[in-house]
Amino acid sequence: MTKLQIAPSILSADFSRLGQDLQEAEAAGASWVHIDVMDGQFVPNITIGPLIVEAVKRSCNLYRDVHLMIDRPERYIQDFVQAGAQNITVHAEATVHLHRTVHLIKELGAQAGVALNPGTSLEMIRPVLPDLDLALIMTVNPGFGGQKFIPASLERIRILRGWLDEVNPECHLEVDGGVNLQTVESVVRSGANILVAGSAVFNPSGIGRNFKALTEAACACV
Ligand SMILES: O=C(CO)[C@@H](O)[C@H](O)COP(=O)(O)O
Ligand SMILES: [Fe+2]
Repeated sequence: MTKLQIAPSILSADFSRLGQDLQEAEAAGASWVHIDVMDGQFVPNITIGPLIVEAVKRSCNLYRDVHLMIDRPERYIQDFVQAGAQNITVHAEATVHLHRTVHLIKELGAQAGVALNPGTSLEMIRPVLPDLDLALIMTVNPGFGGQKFIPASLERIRILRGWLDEVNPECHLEVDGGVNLQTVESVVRSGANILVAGSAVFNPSGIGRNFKALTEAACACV
């Protein structure tokens, strides 16, 4: 199995001290950071753009995993790669030419991911699985942090893990939304290896402490 990682999502971070928060996560052992880009079209919320990706790059050494929740993401991939995105994940629902978009990401030098909303058929991602570095199962409807994990996602993770084992075993299987100490075990047991966590990491209990507790809980069940 590919390496298990908690990827802190900066959506729940304090943007007035983003650099310090990320350094705290890194000191606690994090190696990924998840950056949520929303356009107010594909999802009902607007967040950040390439400038923040560039700021994250300057403030820490975390692997920059950029989740584009934007319509027609092909228009902005070059900007995000130039800003320092190392993985770019696009939504299958947001681009008509998914195969072309995946290959554009790779040609521009980043790793390529594809995400599926909870209501989207898994079949939509199947034709591009051999080309991917990461497949993302959304475990909430995208747009906001702090939502409740959708239990039906577990079966979807299991099925996708089975497909990946056949055609692309090195591909990461990421889950995003509602991952916390109560849900982490079930997503790992179902076959996910990159676990995005926003509100469960960036909260008053302390970033380092939260990160370590989630990592321990995740690793305890493999
Ligand atoms: O992409 C998204 C939300 O659309 C996520 O990456 C959130 O940031 C996850 O937040 P939590 O559910 O972990 O609080
Ligand atoms: Fe995300």
